[in-house]
Amino acid sequence: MNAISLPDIAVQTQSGSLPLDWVGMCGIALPVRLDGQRIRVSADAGVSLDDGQARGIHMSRLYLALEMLEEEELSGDLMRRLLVRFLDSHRALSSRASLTLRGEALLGRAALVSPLKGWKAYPFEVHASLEGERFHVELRLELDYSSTCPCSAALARQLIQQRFDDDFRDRPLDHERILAWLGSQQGIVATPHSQRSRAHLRVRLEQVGTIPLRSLADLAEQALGTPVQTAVKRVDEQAFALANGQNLMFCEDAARRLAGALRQRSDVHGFGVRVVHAESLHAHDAVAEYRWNYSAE
Ligand SMILES: Nc1nc2c(ncn2[C@@H]2O[C@H](COP(=O)(O)OP(=O)(O)OP(=O)(O)O)[C@@H](O)[C@H]2O)c(=O)[nH]1
Repeated sequence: MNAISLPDIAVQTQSGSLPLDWVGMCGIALPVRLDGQRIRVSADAGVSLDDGQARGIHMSRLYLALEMLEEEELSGDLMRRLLVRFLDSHRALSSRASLTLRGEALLGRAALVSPLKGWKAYPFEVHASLEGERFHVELRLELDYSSTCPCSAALARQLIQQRFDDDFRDRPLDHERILAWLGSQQGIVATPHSQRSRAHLRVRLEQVGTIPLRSLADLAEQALGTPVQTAVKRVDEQAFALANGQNLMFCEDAARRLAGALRQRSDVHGFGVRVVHAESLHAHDAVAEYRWNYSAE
């Protein structure tokens, strides 16, 4: 068969000159290794097109370079080498490269009391960019927790006090009767509202080591105190009720706790926190944000 030369449109020049900020591919399905697991991610990979007369970039070169991610544990160093390869394959065309990986990590979580365990999914995004010597890695992570409204808890306690006053004002305080009253719905007349809440963390990483997804999730859940559970028996549910009762929080409290915990980490040089309490009192959410050394892109 005769060799036929295939037309290569990308190397054509175009009339006029207009550089482009970013050109690449979005939504590429890929396996990566993260926290020892093989995870399916969706990747956005691209470069700037600085040469305003060049018709296009070479998509296939970016795509093929992504195979570097398959076997090695995901790290800042690996992403940096990959972005260097993006730029090496686009000499004279591009000066900036970026890669975003989106996926869901599964982490095993033990029950509060019983010997059971289960899995929790943590949506994450790792974003890396390179321009000259400027290399940035950012980890974005979402996690769910329970928050009980402190105001609602105080109002509920007041109703219980009032009911106690009504029921026992003219009676002798009998231990058995009070014990039964405390265990009844007529006694404990009100409960505070609580909600499933979500923390969105955006963390700029200092080092180029492995991506600290697990340790960040652990830190955030510890700071929040009442992460949502996996396997739950009644004994676990009771422990969860106690944990919530001792961990009342507004969205402002949750944002401050996360901020305090993240400020302690030496591998974090900037972060943004957004917490969303999907209120059961309202049809709208209560939201708080905090940024440290971080400007949202
Ligand atoms: N630049 C560009 N390429 C596109 C686009 N949509 C599809 N492609 C295709 O991506 C394919 C790969 O492009 P290249 O990397 O230039 O392929 P190639 O010329 O065989 O590879 P090299 O020899 O390394 O340049 C081509 O077949 C393009 O048609 C687009 O919007 N822009």
